[in-house]
Amino acid sequence: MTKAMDATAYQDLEISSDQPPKQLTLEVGPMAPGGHCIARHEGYVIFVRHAVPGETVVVQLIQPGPAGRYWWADTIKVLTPSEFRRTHQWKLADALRAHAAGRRPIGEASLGHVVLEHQRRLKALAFRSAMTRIGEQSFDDAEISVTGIEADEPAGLQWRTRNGFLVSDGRLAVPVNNSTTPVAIRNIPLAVPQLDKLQLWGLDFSGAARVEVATPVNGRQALISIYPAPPIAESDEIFQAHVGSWRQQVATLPQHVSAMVVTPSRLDQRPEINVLQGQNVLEEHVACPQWGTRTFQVSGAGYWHAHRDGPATLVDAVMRAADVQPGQVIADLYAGAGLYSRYLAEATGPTGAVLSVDASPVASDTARHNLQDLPQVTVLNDKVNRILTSWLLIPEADVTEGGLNNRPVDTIVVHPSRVGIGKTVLKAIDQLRPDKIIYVSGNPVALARDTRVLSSCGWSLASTEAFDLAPETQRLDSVSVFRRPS
Ligand SMILES: C[S@@+](CC[C@H](N)C(=O)[O-])C[C@H]1O[C@@H](n2cnc3c(N)ncnc32)[C@H](O)[C@@H]1O
Repeated sequence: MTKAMDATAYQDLEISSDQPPKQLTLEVGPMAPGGHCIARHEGYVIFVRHAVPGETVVVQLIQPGPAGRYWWADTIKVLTPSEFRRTHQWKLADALRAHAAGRRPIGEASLGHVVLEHQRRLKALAFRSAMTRIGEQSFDDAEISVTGIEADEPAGLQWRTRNGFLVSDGRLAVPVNNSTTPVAIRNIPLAVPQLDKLQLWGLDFSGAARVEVATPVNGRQALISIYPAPPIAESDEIFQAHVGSWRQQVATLPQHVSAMVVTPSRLDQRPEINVLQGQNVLEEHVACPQWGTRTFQVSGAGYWHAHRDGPATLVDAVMRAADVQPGQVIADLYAGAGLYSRYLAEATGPTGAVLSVDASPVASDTARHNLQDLPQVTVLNDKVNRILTSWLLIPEADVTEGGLNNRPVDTIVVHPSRVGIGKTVLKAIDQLRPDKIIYVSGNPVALARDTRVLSSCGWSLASTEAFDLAPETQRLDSVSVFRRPS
């Protein structure tokens, strides 16, 4: 049995908050969905980073988890290496080299020490474990495999078109693992080469809390979004002074690079945007061999996929799962810029209907732009729970008035953020009685929690496809189909 770790438990490990971290030799077990291997020491659970299941490693305890029930630890030495271990491709993220140099690794590329094929095996096992333990599903060994993107072989680098940074002494930085301490960097091996070409590393972003850089692989466009640190946004005079200095910095970049300052707001509010150079939107081309190539306008302040081939991969999986018939009514919930809505609407045709729902005003603005030529689409800007409540209360009303024109919804596509959907919204989806639910997920644990709720409402998991759209990291994307028993 695993003991709960309280203050006395720390004494058992011979450490306390005012003692230096202790080193332990551990044999590590399976990998959890977060990318840490699970190990045990005298009944306590230790989540070990940068190990491979089956290895014996020396770890350094880093910090206790919430309520002190477990510990986080970094691998600092490998005593019996796995056959699947390789030298980490990103020195700053390599726990072994970091600790040898007397520093902590950055929190990126947590699986960079594992060969790519085995990363995918470990992700499949972690997915299955979450869906079994939390989702209460049962799987055969063969049922879950993770499909990678061919262009990522064999290194798993240069795929990320969306990169976020902290700022340290004005320079772009990333946080140390399990911490907010920033470390300035001069390249991101996971990023598409377009990022490095911008050479942003020498620019001064002083006054920014974070900076996000979007570098689509098609065309030469790039968009830098600067989020001011809270004290700066509070005083107009200081804010304007910083806007002036950021404008001078980005003026040194080529004209095809856009830049803007975004004052953060709640998801359902429109953020204040000051364009410094160029524009506040980008174009992304999505090329699906079976479903066609389409162009999407994407806001720098709205969601878009990080992997350059993520949109095409997920559209293909959603379209195969949806098997749309002309005239069907489809709800695309958490629809962002309307990526799935576009392909679903083309398939259902003018006699069908697609309801494209997102809470973010900037996402809905771009969705309206991207879907303007498809009269069968209605873009609805509100939280999913409010939209569903309205559909259930006044189904007879027009779609623009909060209803469904009395038409039943055939298929519901959901793609929530990493927190998942939750019971209230899932129960409302269930009450709409669609034939199937297609669930796109970037977080197996949240998917597993939601799967358990859907099962309790009588839905069964018909199929799951898993995709490695974030090599070198613990992240796993999946598309699952739920059906109501007939
Ligand atoms: C993971 S993104 C998916 C976007 C889109 N399906 C795509 O593939 O490009 C999740 C989206 O959910 C939206 N969102 C988050 N919480 C929401 C809520 N409660 N109601 C409606 N939309 C929400 C976000 O604005 C974001 O656009």
